[in-house]
Amino acid sequence: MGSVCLSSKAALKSGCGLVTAFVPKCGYEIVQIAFSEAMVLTDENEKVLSNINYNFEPDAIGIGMGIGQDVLTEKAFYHFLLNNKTNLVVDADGLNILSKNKKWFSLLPPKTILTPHKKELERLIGTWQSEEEKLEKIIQFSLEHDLVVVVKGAPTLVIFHSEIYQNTTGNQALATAGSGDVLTGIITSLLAQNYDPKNAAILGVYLHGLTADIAAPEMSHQAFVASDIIGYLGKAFLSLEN
Ligand SMILES: NC(=O)C1=CN([C@@H]2O[C@H](COP(=O)(O)OP(=O)(O)OC[C@H]3O[C@@H](n4cnc5c(N)ncnc54)[C@H](OP(=O)(O)O)[C@@H]3O)[C@@H](O)[C@H]2O)[C@@H](O)CC1
Ligand SMILES: Nc1ncnc2c1ncn2[C@@H]1O[C@H](COP(=O)(O)OP(=O)(O)O)[C@@H](O)[C@H]1O
Ligand SMILES: [Mg+2]
Repeated sequence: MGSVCLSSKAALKSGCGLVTAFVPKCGYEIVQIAFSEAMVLTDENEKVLSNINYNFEPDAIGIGMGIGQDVLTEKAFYHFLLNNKTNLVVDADGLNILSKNKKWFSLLPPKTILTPHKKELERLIGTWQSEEEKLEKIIQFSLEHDLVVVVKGAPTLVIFHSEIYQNTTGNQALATAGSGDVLTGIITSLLAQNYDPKNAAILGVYLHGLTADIAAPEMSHQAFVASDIIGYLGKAFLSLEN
């Protein structure tokens, strides 16, 4: 449930106006207490997502963080993809479920943003023997399914069709639990603010890393945790204006 709290708070602190977290019943109090600015809708199921249903049209959706891979959730994810037309960011177990159902790639809206770390990427596109082969496979994957792929790492790359952007911010302070969940919240928020998916990914990755570059000299790499990324977003946005 922590990943939902982190990505929801990151989204609201990246400039979008409203955030609704959709969680199983067990998550209602947790999210509402952890972050009262978020609104919370619950699934009818106590423990897992079994029916992703809501009666409003969000401007963007981030899905996958903390959703697990229960068979009920896999089915709910499929029905969600069948009906969804909203700009989408897919992370974490959302990526892992897609990897187990590769036919569902065709259900993703155009320019859906995927945010895999190395292992999630391997599950999506298979293994590679060299950096060149990895890039070729991602470019093919992006062209075939019209996807923006955020290849999380050091440095992170954003790949859209045959364009490759290499991020210039960030450091080892980001190697901490939940930092990818925070990144998904930031990118989803920018997408909701009408940034083109490719630019939402590029700016989100840049800001995410910039928080660590600003914070590390003030608080060490070791003591930096995912909530500090969120805490330093303000300084990161302000430094863009210089
Ligand atoms: N506070 C919370 O609520 C948090 C909730 N979270 C949620 O947890 C869920 C699972 O997310 P996850 O990424 O930990 O698990 P998953 O993708 O199954 O990877 C497991 C195995 O993959 C490998 N591996 C992982 N990274 C790698 C890398 N960079 N490079 C290379 N290998 C790598 C590694 O395999 P190993 O090396 O051990 O064989 C590892 O054991 C997900 O929904 C997420 O949102 C987390 O965000 C944390 C905070
Ligand atoms: N040494 C590093 N330098 C820069 N960024 C890093 C480093 N290690 C990890 N990161 C970043 O931290 C994030 C980790 O994401 P992820 O593995 O999804 O974390 P989680 O699932 O725990 O939220 C990615 O954005 C990755 O680029
Ligand atoms: Mg992750």
